[in-house]
Amino acid sequence: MAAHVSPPHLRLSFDDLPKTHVFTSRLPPDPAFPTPLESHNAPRESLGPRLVKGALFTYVRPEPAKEPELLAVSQAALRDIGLGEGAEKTEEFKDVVSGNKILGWSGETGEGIYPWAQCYGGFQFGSWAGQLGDGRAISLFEATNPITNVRYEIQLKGAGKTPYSRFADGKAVLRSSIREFIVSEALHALSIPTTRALSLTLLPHSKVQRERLEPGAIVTRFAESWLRIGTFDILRARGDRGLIRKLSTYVAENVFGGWGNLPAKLTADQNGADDTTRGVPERDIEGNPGEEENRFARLYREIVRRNAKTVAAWQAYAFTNGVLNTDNTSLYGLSIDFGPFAFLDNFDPNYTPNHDDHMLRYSYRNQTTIIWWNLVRLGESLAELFGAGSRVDDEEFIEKGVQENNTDELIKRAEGIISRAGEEYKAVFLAEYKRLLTARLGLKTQKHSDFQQLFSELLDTMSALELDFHHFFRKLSSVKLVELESENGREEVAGRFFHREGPSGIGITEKSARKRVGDWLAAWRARALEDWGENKDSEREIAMKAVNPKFILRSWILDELIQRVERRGEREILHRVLNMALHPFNEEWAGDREEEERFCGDVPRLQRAMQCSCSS
Ligand SMILES: Nc1ncnc2c1ncn2[C@@H]1O[C@H](COP(=O)(O)OP(=O)(O)OP(=O)(O)O)[C@@H](O)[C@H]1O
Repeated sequence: MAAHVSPPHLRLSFDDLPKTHVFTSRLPPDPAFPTPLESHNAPRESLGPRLVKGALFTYVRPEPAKEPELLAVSQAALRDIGLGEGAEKTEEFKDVVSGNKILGWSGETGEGIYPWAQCYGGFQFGSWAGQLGDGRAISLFEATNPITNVRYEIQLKGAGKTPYSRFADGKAVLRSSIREFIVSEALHALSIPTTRALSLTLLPHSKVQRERLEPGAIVTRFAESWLRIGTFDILRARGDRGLIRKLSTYVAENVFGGWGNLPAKLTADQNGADDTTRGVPERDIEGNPGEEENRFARLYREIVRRNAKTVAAWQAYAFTNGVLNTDNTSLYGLSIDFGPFAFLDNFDPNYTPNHDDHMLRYSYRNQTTIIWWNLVRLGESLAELFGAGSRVDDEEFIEKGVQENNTDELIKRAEGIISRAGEEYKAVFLAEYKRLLTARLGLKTQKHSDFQQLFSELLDTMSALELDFHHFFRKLSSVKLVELESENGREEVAGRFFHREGPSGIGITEKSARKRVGDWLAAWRARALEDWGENKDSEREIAMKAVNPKFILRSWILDELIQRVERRGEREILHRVLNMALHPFNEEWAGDREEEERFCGDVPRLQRAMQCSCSS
């Protein structure tokens, strides 16, 4: 068999990729270790937990790992970073992803790219938690894919203590690492913005104490940016105005590619959902007196818009993060930090995967509201900058900030910007949510009545009848419209959406359930006919199956996977599940057919809506 050769434009080694460290060269380092050499020459113990002020990161190297075992690599991730198939087979790759090799730095000259951990804070469950930071994550370098030109920050999670480890050990257990590794790639395959995972490495000599003694592991992950709302929170809590300005400028210029890429102020008749105009020159002030928006307002609105789209995708694919603290809310609008996350099984809006979230703060239903709550915290951090309006670049303002004689005006302007951003958040969320649900229902157009008659009614029905959310959409894809012509036909088809044991739910009988789903199918059929016309079932099925996954990375599958890898020493199963997660719309995967059907079939009754703790 011919060996698989990577296309020439993909590189076979990290060393061949264009690498940078823009983050560390643009933002201030921990004053205790201002250069890589000073950090490198310090005993590793001296890089332990403490408060780090006036800085956004500390240079810190990963702890060496003894006999690491590379368990899995995502080929999609490899490609997206700019590496070709086979790159993962080298010793260099294994050394880098296990933290044993620092690429691009010379210990002799002290020049080059040295690893770092970020400083951030956060509001956790609604309360200020103080300094957090990368307590077990260490970034290695930024690599730019030579074809797409997308730059990613490559990071290890579980590679040892940093100044931000607080009372913890800097490690990650295999269980949570498997979960993060696969879900990152699963979300990406569903086109949900997310941080990504390149590889999973087992540390056979690392035993980590959690609820029990567990094996340690490292996930090598990457993202366009690892900055979080919590990064601004800590600066605001410390009153560090200078750094807030510097970080904002960094985000606009180096994360979003320039001030000109940010959204222009909305006109009065725009509802905010349409893609806004961009390209406003950096120093331009937009809007009438009192409502002036400077470049920092545009930056805020960009972050708001990105997060609105991401939450919309979570809601449309029934994904729950489980711990939406501000340190887990990305400035780039990515899904980030995968602790007790889950995809819903049955549609239950009150579901939270987080065993410890008794108030349901982070339940599925609350995600949209909570992300807005987090974005208001960000608004408060940026308020002085966007509240200053046209004075934002005056020397006096830069030096002294708000003065008594202009406080009221500044606050009023800032409040107006946050409030309008809230409207924009709602509009962008709704537009994206409707777009996704419209596609999932196989419709080509949107009608005003769809929201109530199709979306809401479907979700209410699923919830009342305790139907499986994901199976509903996939199964709907292959329903033929002719099957739905008569009431009898519709009630017959309705049975396909029930669990094996039949419909459940308070006060529900088999008959009432069939009637309710049948009625919904009648409304859906009418809309599908309107959009497609007669005899277009096959085309509609193809379109629907391209957006309605057959495979969803459910909690029970992850549990089985973890058991088999950790307890039974299996390895191949990891590759099979990863492959399914990377190609969720396939009909089959050329793996173990029986296993595939089991993973895609009815969720075992006692394993639905599982929860897990935050321990990781
Ligand atoms: N075992 C650990 N050792 C050191 N710090 C930890 C550990 N577990 C969590 N932390 C830190 O506690 C804070 C909150 O933890 P959380 O579980 O939300 O994040 P995480 O999963 O470690 O990180 P990330 O958000 O980067 O995925 C973070 O600052 C994190 O770095």
